[in-house]
Amino acid sequence: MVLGELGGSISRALQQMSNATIIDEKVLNECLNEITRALLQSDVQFKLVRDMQTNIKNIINLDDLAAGHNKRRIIQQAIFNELCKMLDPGKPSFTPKKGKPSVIMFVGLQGSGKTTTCTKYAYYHQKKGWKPALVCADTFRAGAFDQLKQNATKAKIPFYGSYTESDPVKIAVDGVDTFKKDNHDLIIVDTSGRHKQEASLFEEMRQVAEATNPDLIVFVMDSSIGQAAFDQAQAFKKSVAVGAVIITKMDGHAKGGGALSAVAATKSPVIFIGTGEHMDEFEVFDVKPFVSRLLGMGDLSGFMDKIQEVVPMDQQPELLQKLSEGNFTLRIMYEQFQNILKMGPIGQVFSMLPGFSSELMPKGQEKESQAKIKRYMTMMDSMTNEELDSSNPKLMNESRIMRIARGSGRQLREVAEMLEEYKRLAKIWSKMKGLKIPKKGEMSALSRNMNAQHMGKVLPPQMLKQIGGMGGLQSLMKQMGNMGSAKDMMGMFGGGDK
Ligand SMILES: Nc1nc2c(ncn2[C@@H]2O[C@H](COP(=O)(O)OP(=O)(O)OP(=O)(O)O)[C@@H](O)[C@H]2O)c(=O)[nH]1
Repeated sequence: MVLGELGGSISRALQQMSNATIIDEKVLNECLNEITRALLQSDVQFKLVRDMQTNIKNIINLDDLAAGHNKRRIIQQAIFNELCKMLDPGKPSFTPKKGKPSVIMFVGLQGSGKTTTCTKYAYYHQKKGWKPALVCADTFRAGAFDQLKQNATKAKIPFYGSYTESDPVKIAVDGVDTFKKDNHDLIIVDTSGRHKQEASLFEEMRQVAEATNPDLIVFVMDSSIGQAAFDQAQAFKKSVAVGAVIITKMDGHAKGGGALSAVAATKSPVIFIGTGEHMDEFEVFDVKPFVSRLLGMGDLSGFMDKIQEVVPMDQQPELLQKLSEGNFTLRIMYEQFQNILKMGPIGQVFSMLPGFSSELMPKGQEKESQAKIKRYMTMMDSMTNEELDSSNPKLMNESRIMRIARGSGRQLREVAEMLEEYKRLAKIWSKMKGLKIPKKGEMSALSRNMNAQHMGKVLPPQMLKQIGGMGGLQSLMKQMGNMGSAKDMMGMFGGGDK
């Protein structure tokens, strides 16, 4: 069962339970059985699921829940807590520090996505101002070095490897030494993967670990491996000191349950997930937002981050304010559509909200989705200000719909479809009501950071270097804090934001 379906099944089980007039032992058991089935189908290990069920039953004492208590919420919260507990081993992984050399070794089975993930990890940190470097200690698979070289070159990340040396330990040690001398602060060692858990693979891995003494060993696991996840992760943990997990291929037909199992087996947190083949399809993994999404509760923290990334900065405070008021008007929808068309990746933003992207922008149908959005916008162009600014769906009566259809040269049913879409989105956005928005001062500090990040991307590299890199740019902008907007500053630097 893929992740989205798992979330759907769990939400449905909870919904069915709350539809029952009285929530008694039998109803609760049915609900838990349904959730158990869904988790098992998502490849969460049997023992973990059973333990979770027992824990929840121990926590929830239905007799103690006086009438008037929202039982569904209490049960949902208990499930949420248990799933978070499964994914949170209780201690964070080693966190490398910028400017201080750290060696990170990647291990995993062949084809798990290790080499790709090494580059993604390096690229992610490089964008944040680190000086990463890649070492290819995979001498087993012909072509592994070429693959790493190609990825690294594309991302402009220094790499080390050899076509002639056959001893992975020697390559790893030489590579790490070279990059330490060159003051790289993140030295990433890619190791060999094999078809299955062979003794020789583990022995080689142990030797590389012993010789390079990594600060962190990351276990890379393909999310689609199914029930084997637990045993596989445990086998790696037994051989080397795995300290963190990265789950790959969470796009497509990912079975998210493996992630839960891998954490339990390695007692290490998932730190990132891979969501595609491209370099930037890589996300920091946070337990609570992940579980929220799984339970269909929406991921507010992730949503806020994405808003900051994607929505133009000058529109952020206003958008957040509107969100917190719970008023989703057609004009907001129009403005967000404009952002979608301008910025592209908004599908990611909206996927933070349950049910949003899959319906409006199904994966793989981006072109069709864009055309649909453009069509919706043409129809909205024929609306009056009153219509655009109202959040009352009843305002849109038949004669207004007919007028909009005529004005935009579209069919009545198309206008109706657009309004349905609006209603659906409005319902989801209404969940944002009461959202805590950053205070004014906090927002401008946030904006300064955003400005620096944004400007870091658009400034010519030479100029950025002269200012002292991202750090220098940030402090410069802090000093200039009150001078004006990003646009004014761009003007000063001779650049422009269109
Ligand atoms: N869809 C998707 N594909 C991925 C992801 N990560 C890696 N891949 C693909 O998975 C395949 C295997 O990835 P590699 O990086 O070569 O795997 P590896 O574990 O290094 O393999 P060995 O070096 O043989 O051990 C490649 O086609 C990658 O593009 C991901 O997050 N999503």
